[in-house]
Amino acid sequence: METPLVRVGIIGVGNCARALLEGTAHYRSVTDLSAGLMFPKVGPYGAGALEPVAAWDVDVEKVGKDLWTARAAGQNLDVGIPQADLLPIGQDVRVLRAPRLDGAGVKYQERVTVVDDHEAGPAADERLKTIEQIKAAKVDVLLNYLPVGSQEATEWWAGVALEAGTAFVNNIPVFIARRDEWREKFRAAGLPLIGDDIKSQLGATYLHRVLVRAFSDRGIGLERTYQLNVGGNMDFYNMLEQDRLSSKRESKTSAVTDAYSGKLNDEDVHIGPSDYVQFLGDTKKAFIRCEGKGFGGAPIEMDMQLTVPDSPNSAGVVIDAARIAKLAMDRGDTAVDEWVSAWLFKAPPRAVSQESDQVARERLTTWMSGATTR
Ligand SMILES: O=P(O)(O)OC[C@H]1O[C@@H](O)[C@H](O)[C@@H](O)[C@@H]1O
Repeated sequence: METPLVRVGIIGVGNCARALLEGTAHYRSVTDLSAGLMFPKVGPYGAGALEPVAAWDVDVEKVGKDLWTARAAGQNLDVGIPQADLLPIGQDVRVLRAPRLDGAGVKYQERVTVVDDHEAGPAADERLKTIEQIKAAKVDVLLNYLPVGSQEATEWWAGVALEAGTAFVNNIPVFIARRDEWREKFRAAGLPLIGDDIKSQLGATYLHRVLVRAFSDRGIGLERTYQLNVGGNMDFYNMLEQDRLSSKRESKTSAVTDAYSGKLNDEDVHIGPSDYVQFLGDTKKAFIRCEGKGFGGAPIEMDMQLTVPDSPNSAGVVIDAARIAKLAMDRGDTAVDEWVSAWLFKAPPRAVSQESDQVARERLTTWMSGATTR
């Protein structure tokens, strides 16, 4: 019997895309299909189900190369997935030139040479050409991995996804899935829209939400909290450009404050990317502090430090988002995308972002088990 696949198009072949490709190759070669995964199976789709069929970038080191080669090109780093037993995937996919828009920031261009787009032609032609590329490759799900702060480019790609008839998974911190107008358009087209901004598998945001909820649940008044993040990949380098960060800060901060049932003053919450430390490579470190008052007003303090491989920690989430998007299309039932977004992303639609992660997970697994028992 043929293994069912989810045909994905990758917008931005950076470290997160690398981790997703290598992780998929890993799960295609091992027999233990439970380690490192939240859902070994999503409907009929196993952990090796993602099939890259199209990819776009603007880096001269990547455009024109086959996807497997491009995943390790340019500024991409070793993301910590053992290479020995990996069978290459995406070798027959050539990385296409993406339109430039606002994807490449100042910091990005200090490190990356952007392809010359003198052949690009008028914007309307570019759009049509891209829609044709997506249709020709029979993409089911488009995965947005543009650099932080790419508002215009993300909106462009979301519009293209709608016209080409694919699901859209917005992994980056600009608001699309959170916005009613976009959700309505995707809902009307019967396509899943999932996002915004990856909540890593065991990442800073997930843990911080669990911690502040523990304060709420156990009756401890949270008075002040911070989350400082450092890392050494291109994402952290791009984030040195402060004016690309406003939606990122909003996304990260609301993910945590929405999980706390009490009131927190703005000046008592500090959450965001904090610095670039080159030698950390793809390792990310998060420092989380919560201060509060317990029984009888007695003080409680908590300091936590987390060290994780940044890109695989995001790929472990995207592998689920993409498979669930495809299952929702198979079933013609895209209403689940809000719960997927709440469980897997930092900035889901407001209506669900104040629900606990456990509620979101339960809603999602109930929906998924309905799908698998059909
Ligand atoms: O660990 P978190 O809070 O879930 O964040 C995951 C990732 O989210 C992205 O928005 C950031 O740009 C990354 O730096 C970060 O690692």
